[in-house]
Amino acid sequence: KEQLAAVEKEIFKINQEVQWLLDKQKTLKEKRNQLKLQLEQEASAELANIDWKHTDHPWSRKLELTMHDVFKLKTFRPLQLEAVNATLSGQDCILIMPTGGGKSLCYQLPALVSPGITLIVTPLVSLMEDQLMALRALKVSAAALNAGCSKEEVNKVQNAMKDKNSDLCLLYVTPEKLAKSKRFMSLLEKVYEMGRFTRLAIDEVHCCSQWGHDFRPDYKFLGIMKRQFPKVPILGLTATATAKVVSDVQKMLNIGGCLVLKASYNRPNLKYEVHAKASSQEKSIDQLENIITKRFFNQSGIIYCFSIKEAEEVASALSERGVKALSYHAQLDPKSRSYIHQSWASNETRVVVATVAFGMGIDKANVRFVIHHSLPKSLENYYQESGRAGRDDTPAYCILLFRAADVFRQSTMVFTERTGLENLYAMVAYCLEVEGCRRTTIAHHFGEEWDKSHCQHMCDNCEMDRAGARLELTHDCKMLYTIINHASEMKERLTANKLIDIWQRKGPSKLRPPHLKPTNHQRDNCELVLVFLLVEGYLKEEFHFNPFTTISYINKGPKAGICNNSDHSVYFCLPTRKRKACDFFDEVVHKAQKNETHSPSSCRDLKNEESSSKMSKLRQLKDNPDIFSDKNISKSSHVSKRKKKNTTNQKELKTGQTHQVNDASEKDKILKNSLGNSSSPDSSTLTERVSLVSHTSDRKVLKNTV
Ligand SMILES: Nc1ncnc2c1ncn2[C@@H]1O[C@H](COP(=O)(O)OP(=O)(O)OP(=O)(O)O)[C@@H](O)[C@H]1O
Repeated sequence: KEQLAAVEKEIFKINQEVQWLLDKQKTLKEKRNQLKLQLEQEASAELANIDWKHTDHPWSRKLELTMHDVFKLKTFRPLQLEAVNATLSGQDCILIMPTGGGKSLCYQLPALVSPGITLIVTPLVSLMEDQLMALRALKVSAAALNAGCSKEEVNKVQNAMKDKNSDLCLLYVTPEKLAKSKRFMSLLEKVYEMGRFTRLAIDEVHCCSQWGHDFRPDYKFLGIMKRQFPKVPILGLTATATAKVVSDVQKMLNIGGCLVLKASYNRPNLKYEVHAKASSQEKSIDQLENIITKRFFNQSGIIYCFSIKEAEEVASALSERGVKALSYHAQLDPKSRSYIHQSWASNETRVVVATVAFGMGIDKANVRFVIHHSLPKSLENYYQESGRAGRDDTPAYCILLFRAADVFRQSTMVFTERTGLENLYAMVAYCLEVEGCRRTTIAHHFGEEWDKSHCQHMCDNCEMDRAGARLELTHDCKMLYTIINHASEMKERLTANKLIDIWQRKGPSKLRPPHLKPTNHQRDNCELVLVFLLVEGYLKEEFHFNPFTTISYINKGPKAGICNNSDHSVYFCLPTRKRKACDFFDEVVHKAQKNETHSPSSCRDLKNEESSSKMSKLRQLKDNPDIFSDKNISKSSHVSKRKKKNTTNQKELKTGQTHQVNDASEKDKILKNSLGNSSSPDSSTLTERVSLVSHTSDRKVLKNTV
């Protein structure tokens, strides 16, 4: 027994030592990965320090000629020359450039300048076809291999790949083609041995990463390309990738430490706005009609919807109201798709009401507005979809209609993705932002430093001198926990709707905790508060399946513990009154559309003109509806009403009566607008807060104006 005890003791000691060593090994492994990453980042940074813009390379002269003669372009856009020189130098490179920035030229031009074949991996066949059409119009020899190709076409392309005398220089394939066709891979090896496999371009390269918003399993296969074809430089292209995604892509493609060229995410000609979406589909279509007919009369645009059904309903409702709109989605046959595409491209159809299936490869220059009728699943998606507006560099609008209920439609779809909920909540946080610059939110999301002053009033929050009301939610949060605990005791799960019902003392009485006072918040604000608490981690969604659908239930979130600390408070910034500081943008768009001499050709002109006329425009102070107040929505886009209001305000200014919200009753009105008819003790504190915030901001407006 003694011996056994001694052995046990020794084993215990060894186990402890093993555990200690395992912990140490884990720490060291983490450190090793960190150091590797750091080295790679330093290598990337060193490469980025090289001046890639030189024009004295052996290929520079041919490059210039090809650009002028074949592509009929005069100058490079930012980072194009850098990317072209880097890939022609044999450098692996990831190029991050906004939608419409001109990424295609960065592999098309080198393909014509150097011998051999550039292989382009593209996720969609329609994208390939668009590019092939454009290249053939320029008399460039290009081909595609996809499931739709006939045997003869495949043979012809494969022979051309091996033929030294063939002028085929660009070959488009889907990732599936590489991953699934051993025959094609063996052909590529032959072409490589012949020295004719010159470059690999990977479009939408963020699809390689599981951290990205659009992971495609077949992109994983591309990891072997560097190993199989070490001398072939890789050029990865994307419009959106966070630092984490870039690093993951480098790892996946075995090009760690490669050159990363990143253009600014800022599209200065795009104006970002978030509006409250009306509560019913019919009202939200009124809203769309209002925006399209009053603000974008006869202009071209896209409306993005959540589902095929929604896209079809919205398109037909708009058509009934006289807007030339067609719906576009993945279930349409290729003929219908092509018809819609062409009809829209020729401005016959004004609005395409689409699901996310519409967009990749769309190269229409004069898209003046992109409206999201439903919440996109991530900021990456939003940036990409809204970025289809204003490719001609003249002003265009990106408008998002937000309603908290839409969050749950998306969350039940994306929760299975690795970072689905995280990405969705970042999108929701963008919508909930009432004071901060929207450009700043986008830039920070993509890891870009951004000075809010560069926004130049090109987002609704910067444009308005908006004061948010800081609403303390600590008590509300605890009330919600009480409801959730009570339901849990009754073995019930609560959806967001049910939770709000009980919070408002509606719904089945057995689920209402005794002594629970109903909330004073209006339904819309309850939804907003709930979504805010989700985004902040005070609540969380849990997903369960039934035979027909997935249901999101609300539970206490990871921050539930700290909420009970007496010194912890939860604040939410609700929008109160906002004032439009300058309406110049609307005017410029309107004039550009009418081809008046005043129309700026670029956003730079816009900024210059803006500053010169700022003083006069600032005098046009006007009230603007709360973004989260449905009642005011139709007013917001009603030009004549706004003009009327304008005149009144100008009159007020002349007579020295500024429209300053410094009167307690007015503030109470604002507060009630935002929160419902509140008479709880909490609301008085809130009134004080609103008054403080509004007062400061009004003084700011007044100062500017004077
Ligand atoms: N240097 C340039 N000068 C003028 N126009 C250019 C230049 N480079 C590209 N373009 C034009 O810009 C438009 C957008 O280019 P392209 O389709 O390559 O953008 P992209 O970055 O690939 O966009 P997306 O991410 O939407 O695919 C095209 O019409 C193209 O002809």
